[in-house]
This record gives sequence, C-alpha cells and structure tokens, in this order.
Amino acid sequence: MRKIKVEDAVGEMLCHDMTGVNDNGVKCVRFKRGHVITEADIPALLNIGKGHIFVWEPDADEVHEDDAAIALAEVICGDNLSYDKKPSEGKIQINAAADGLFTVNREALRKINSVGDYTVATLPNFTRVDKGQKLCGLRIVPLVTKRDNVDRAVALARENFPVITVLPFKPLKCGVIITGSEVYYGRIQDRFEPVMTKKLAGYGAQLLGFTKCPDDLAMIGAAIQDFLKKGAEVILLTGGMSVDPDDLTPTAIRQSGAEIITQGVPMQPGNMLTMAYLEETILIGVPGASMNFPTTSLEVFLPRIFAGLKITKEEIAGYGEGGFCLMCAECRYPNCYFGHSV
Ligand SMILES: Nc1nc2c(c(=O)[nH]1)N[C@H]1C(S)=C(S)[C@@H](COP(=O)(O)OP(=O)(O)OC[C@H]3O[C@@H](n4cnc5c(N)ncnc54)[C@H](O)[C@@H]3O)O[C@H]1N2
Ligand code: MOO
Repeated sequence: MRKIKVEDAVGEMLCHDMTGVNDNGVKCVRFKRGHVITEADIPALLNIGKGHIFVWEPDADEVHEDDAAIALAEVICGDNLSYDKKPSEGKIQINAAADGLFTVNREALRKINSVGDYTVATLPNFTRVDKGQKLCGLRIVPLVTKRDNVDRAVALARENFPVITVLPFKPLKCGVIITGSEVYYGRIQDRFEPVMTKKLAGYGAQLLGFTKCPDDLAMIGAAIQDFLKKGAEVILLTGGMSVDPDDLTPTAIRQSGAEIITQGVPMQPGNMLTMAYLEETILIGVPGASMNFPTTSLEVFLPRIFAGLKITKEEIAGYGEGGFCLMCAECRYPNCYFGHSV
C-alpha cells in the first residue's frame, strides 16, 4: 500500500471503508471502499481528520482486511448462521438464522484470536438466541494482513469445525411430576403447572402431561416409570427438593436407577436443581425458586438440554463464578453474566 496526501488523491480509488461521525453525532461509513475520490471530497476527508489515504498496490504476501475477514467467516460457521458477504469497515457480523442455542468452541476461538490481526468477538458459549440476533463480529485490525495469518486462522477453523454454530431446539417429550401433599390434597392451589407450561413452550416441547403426587416415594417413583413408558425424554419434578423429612424428590430420582449428575448447583436462585440421567432420559428436580422467578439455574441448563447436549458432572462446580444472580427488577437474562462462566 502507498500513502498519499488527499490533495493529490483525486481520481484514486479508496481501498477500505472510511469511518466518520455524521451530523447526528453517530459513527458511520462516510466513504465506501471502491469510491473514486473527487475534488469535492477533499474538504470532507479533511473534516474527518484524514490528511492521507492509502492506495492499494497488490502484494502476493498481503491480504486486504475484507478478503481476510471473508476467508475466515466462510470456514468458522456451522449451521443456522448468516452473514453479509460484504464487510462494512472491515467487519463481518454473523447473525442467528434460527432460534436455538449458540455454541462456540472456546479453545479454538482463543487460538484464532492469538494468530495476530484477527479479532473474533462472540456471545458467550451456550447463550440462548433468537433468529436474526447478532452473535459475532469478525474483523482484521490493520487494513492488510499477512497471507500466513489468513492461512493459519483458516486452518484452525477447519480443524475445529464448527467454531460457532446455532443448535435448534428439539421438540423433546416432557413429563412433569408435581409433588407435595399440600397440592395433591387440594390444601393449596398448584402454581407450578402454568409456570412449567410456559417455560417448556418456549422450546417447543411436546408435553406428555402433568402428574400430581403427594409426598410419597412409591407414588413419585410410579409416576416416573409411567412417563418413561410413554417415551419421556425429559422428566421434571417440582417440590420436595429441600432438606425437610418430607422432601423426597431427590430420593425418588435416585431410586429410579438414574445416574445423578448433580444434587444442587452453585447458583442462586436455583440452588436445589438436581439432574440425573436414566439412559437417554434426563430427570430434573426443579428448584423451588423456579415457581416465582423468570430466571434460575433451570433456565441456564434447559436450552442445552433442548439443544440435545448432555450435562456433565465435571462442569457443575464451574458455574459458581457468575452463578449469583442480581435479581434485577427487570430480568435481562441471557444478556447478563448469570450462568455464562462455563
Ligand atoms: N434449611 C434449609 N432450608 C432451605 C434450603 C436449604 O438448603 N436448607 N434450601 C432452600 C431452597 S434453595 C429451596 S428451593 C427450598 C426448597 O424447596 P422445595 O422444592 O423443597 O419446596 P417445598 O418445600 O416443596 O415447597 C416450598 C414452598 O412452596 C410451596 N409449593 C411447592 N410446590 C408448589 C406448587 N406446585 N404450587 C404452589 N405452591 C407450591 C410449598 O407449599 C411451600 O410453601 O428450600 C429452601 N429452604
Ligand atoms: O433452589 Mo432454591 O430457591 O435457590 O430454588
């Protein structure tokens, strides 16, 4: 690239977008790549602080920022992602093409961001996203980068394909067991059924039904078996998650023969969340807080479960950092730190 004074640049073609601030004080592209500079542009360029422009002189060893960004975007994306193939100000923005769970291979992302010149910024791994939502901004810092950087970044993305993706939610078959003698015998009105109906509808779950049980191990166990026979892929159990003698739900889950992944998580609200696998079916002890709060530990794990991913024992301890919800007056989850540390 050759640097020339703007006064000498009439007739030359801009080789990158030029950023300025418009009359409303908003940052924007003032001159697009490919624009041929005219006499009238000179004051405008000087007004945005540009005394010189670069003129593109191809070099076999160098790649323009736009071409370098496109080369990586083409290999970094898995399913259900979209992006405009024309970068703006050297940046490509990658969006969700479907509702689902955003995943990013953190190790691969770290390696790509260590190559040099490449910067790839994404949402946290395992964020629940909506179709059309912004997920990732990919940009080269200088106007040109070395071909070797492009080759290394592209090779890393290929080796770790897909570095980013959106996994759509599966319409899993769900059974809900509502425990508690006070609800079963009608002493109080059940509040969990409407709450769980709404929470599960957001994933397109196929609801097999709700079964109410008193605080009775045999009845809770039979309800679990009944949902298993009906082909449940997810069984959620509410109530009885705590420490009182009548709180039997974790015991019922254990007695079903399921392998306990965790009984309790280092997160608030939702400390009492219990998760266990009986072959491919996940049994979930729903934390009491789920009845009253829009976001608890349950909302952190449900998107992964409906995206078809398995929860592991080993990862649970890592949720402590960022596991303390601030309970904002207006919940912004998942656009906050809660549940994003792993
Ligand atoms: N000493 C301790 N106390 C508590 C702990 C603890 O670790 N040590 N954990 C707290 C946390 S966290 C939770 S969550 C709750 C445990 O809740 P449970 O799941 O055991 O809830 P229950 O005892 O069954 O019920 C609590 C409360 O909610 C009412 N309830 C339950 N189900 C329904 C329903 N379907 N509809 C309407 N209302 C319902 C129930 O009647 C109770 O009033 O424990 C903390 N304490
Ligand atoms: O497990 Mo509890 O309230 O933190 O739901």
